[in-house]
Amino acid sequence: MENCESLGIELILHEQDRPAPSCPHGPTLLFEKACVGGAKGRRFYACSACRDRKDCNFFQWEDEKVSEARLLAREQENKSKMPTFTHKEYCARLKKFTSLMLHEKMFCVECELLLLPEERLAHSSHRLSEVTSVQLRRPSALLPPLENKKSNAQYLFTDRSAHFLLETLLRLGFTKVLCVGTPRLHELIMLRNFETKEKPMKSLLLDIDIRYAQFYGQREFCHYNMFNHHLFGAKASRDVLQGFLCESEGERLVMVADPPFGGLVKPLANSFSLLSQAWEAQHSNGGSVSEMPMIWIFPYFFEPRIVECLPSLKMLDYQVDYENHPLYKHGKSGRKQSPVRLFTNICPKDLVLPKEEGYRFCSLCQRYVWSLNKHCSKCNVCPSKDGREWKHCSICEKCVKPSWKHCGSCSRCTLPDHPCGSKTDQGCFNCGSLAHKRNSCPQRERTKFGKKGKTGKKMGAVVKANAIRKSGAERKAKKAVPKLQGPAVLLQSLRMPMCWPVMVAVLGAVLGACLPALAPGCDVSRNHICGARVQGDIMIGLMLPSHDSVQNLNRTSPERYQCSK
Ligand SMILES: C[S@@+](CC[C@H](N)C(=O)[O-])C[C@H]1O[C@@H](n2cnc3c(N)ncnc32)[C@H](O)[C@@H]1O
Ligand SMILES: [Zn+2]
Ligand SMILES: [Zn+2]
Ligand SMILES: [Zn+2]
Ligand SMILES: [Zn+2]
Ligand SMILES: [Zn+2]
Ligand SMILES: [Zn+2]
Repeated sequence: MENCESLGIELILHEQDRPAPSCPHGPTLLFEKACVGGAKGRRFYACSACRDRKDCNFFQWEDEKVSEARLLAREQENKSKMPTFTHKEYCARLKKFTSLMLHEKMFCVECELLLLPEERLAHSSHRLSEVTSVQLRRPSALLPPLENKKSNAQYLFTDRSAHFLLETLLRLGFTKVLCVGTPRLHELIMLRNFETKEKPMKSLLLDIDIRYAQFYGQREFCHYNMFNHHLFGAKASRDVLQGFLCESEGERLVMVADPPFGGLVKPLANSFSLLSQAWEAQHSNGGSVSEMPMIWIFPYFFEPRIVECLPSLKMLDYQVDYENHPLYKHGKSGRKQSPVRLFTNICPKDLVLPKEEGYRFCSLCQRYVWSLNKHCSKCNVCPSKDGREWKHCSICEKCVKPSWKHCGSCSRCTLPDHPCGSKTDQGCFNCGSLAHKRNSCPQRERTKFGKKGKTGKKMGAVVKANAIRKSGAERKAKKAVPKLQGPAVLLQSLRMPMCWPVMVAVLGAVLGACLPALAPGCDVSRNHICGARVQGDIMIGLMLPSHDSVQNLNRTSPERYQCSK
């Protein structure tokens, strides 16, 4: 352990021999310091949902002996963080609330609570607003979006994206939607059921935002953490979810998930895989069972990681945009386009993207693509990922971003102002061997979630290694960063990727934009930790103030967010 040259932190799944300790957000996740060459680092538990110590500071070494007193204190702390009301109580309140006269229906803006008449006095110094029955059906418009940029910033779909999703699901014949972190889609489905005479669509919202429990019944909302697949409502919630996953005659279910963008791919993939397995368990009747249809909404530069974890998912060109995000907009040009895409196991040719918005069908790729995504006859794909028109390099024999140029010294396409001649692209990032690349490293186990193999063990559930050699430039830059010690450094490195939104927000404030921005041209953000490497999901290495200070670390690898400037 002493000799571990740490390369970052990685998440360990399915390897624990005892249950993980819990924080107020349910079972914690187990992480391990990754060392050069795959040596074992010390493992520790940390919160699955919060990336800011201020929100949840849970930390425990895996091998730590925890005193009775600390366990008791932890239990009390977890209890004290429980919601004021149970979902059952919220439902009883909603029943009373709906029977009130219009002028009695009040919402406390400060407490974000639907008030009963007897509670008015206690909130008399708070800002109250009347709630119409229309507003009661549109909680996402009544509740201010959560703004904790590190944990659960709520970016709500524009009408364009929400309606596209709903209409697509209807066209595909789905009758039940499991809405994971998609309150606005859930709301739209419920509104459609109320407003039209069409056959109703069933919808169940799973979200960590307990405020929604005030508006929905127990069969419509479950308090859920998608990073550890934890249902807060215990058995009653499990029964609701189990029942929802069961399709009766003529019913077809689909899951639509829109996790917070800073979230780790691996635990999300694990939760979605577990949901799919629960769905499959309801449908296996001896024959072959297909996977649960799903749409996972996430930025395009996570594609390699998502596909590594869930190989059946394909990325579509559709650009998802958000009402309360000034930069995640559709139809703008260049870097202003939204980087958020749909990843799905539904056959891409069945997902018709709107022609009037500039999408077209590529008969060679058998999928709908964005207008600037031109088919390359040499690669035989429509290659663009970021919405810009890519160009073919006949030396690299692949299509590359428009801003890249082929460099003879480096024998690859890269940015014109790259550190020419650096040998960072050679060899394996896991073990350091020059004989192979990381993908074929014998020391590396793969991340893949799926059905149980013959042995009963989940296929590739344990993901190890992905350890990465550091380049000289990174080592040098790291020296400039002050060293943290112990748990602080572990939590710090664990949270690094999630710090981007905050860093970007600071920049955004300066630029007059207050929300995080991921510019498609630059795969991470305008002010991302440029050049830092990502081990699996975890950003490792160094923190650099901005893009412009590091122009030399744009070499691509599956672990590194590409930055094309
Ligand atoms: C990017 S927003 C997506 C909202 C969606 N675009 C919509 O309009 O319906 C992320 C959603 O995930 C929820 N969320 C954040 N962290 C979560 C967690 N750990 N478990 C479950 N839901 C979470 C948030 O409350 C929010 O509703
Ligand atoms: Zn926590
Ligand atoms: Zn109040
Ligand atoms: Zn094509
Ligand atoms: Zn090409
Ligand atoms: Zn080239
Ligand atoms: Zn070069």
